[in-house]
Amino acid sequence: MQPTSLRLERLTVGELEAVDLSVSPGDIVCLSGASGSGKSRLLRAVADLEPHGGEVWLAGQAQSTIPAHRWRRQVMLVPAESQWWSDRVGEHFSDGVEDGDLEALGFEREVMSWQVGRLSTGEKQRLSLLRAVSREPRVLLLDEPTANLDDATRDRVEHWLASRIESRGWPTLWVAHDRGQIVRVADRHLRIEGSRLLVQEAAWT
Ligand SMILES: Nc1ncnc2c1ncn2[C@@H]1O[C@H](COP(=O)(O)OP(=O)(O)OP(=O)(O)O)[C@@H](O)[C@H]1O
Repeated sequence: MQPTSLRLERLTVGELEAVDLSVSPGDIVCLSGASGSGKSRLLRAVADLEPHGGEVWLAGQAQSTIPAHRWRRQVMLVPAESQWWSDRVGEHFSDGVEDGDLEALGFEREVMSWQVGRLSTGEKQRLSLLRAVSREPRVLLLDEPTANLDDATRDRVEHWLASRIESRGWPTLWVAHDRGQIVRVADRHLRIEGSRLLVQEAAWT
């Protein structure tokens, strides 16, 4: 599928002033801000999971003209806390999964037969990223995707994500607190301060 841009037009949610933002194919825009500043709500509005004002565009498609479930299939949110609805891991991967991706994230294929209940928090986080990516969306919205991982695993997941985003050309919004991570992955860095979304001059500021 042809890579496309994501555009937020006068988007309002919660206390946040209207946001205008374009994200080009393959670009990673990091969002930071204090706890409770509205980062997750902004992602949820872009995914059409929360009432909001304004419009979101994916190429020529307006969010308001598309049924929410179809929009979310293309504009894929990976929340900070993953959701699981069946007993076994493999039942959540109806689109299949590549051995190379499992290996890159530190798993063997056997993980597909595991009970979800035995997964650690970090395993859940890595598998929920893999599940989202395996569905081949057109846009990724990542809410603190490496928050529960040790440094070595974080580096591995970060590298895997960034190269997949680049190769597929997915415009990506990535909520991050870690300055080092923002420096490593961001093409742009926006920070929520009060009710405003401010552009940080350099990705590392
Ligand atoms: N549906 C809702 N209606 C009203 N207020 C909400 C709703 N959902 C969240 N909030 C509030 O909006 C604010 C922003 O929440 P949000 O989850 O976006 O914060 P955040 O920046 O992601 O924080 P954190 O870094 O702690 O995850 C919080 O004060 C939260 O309590």
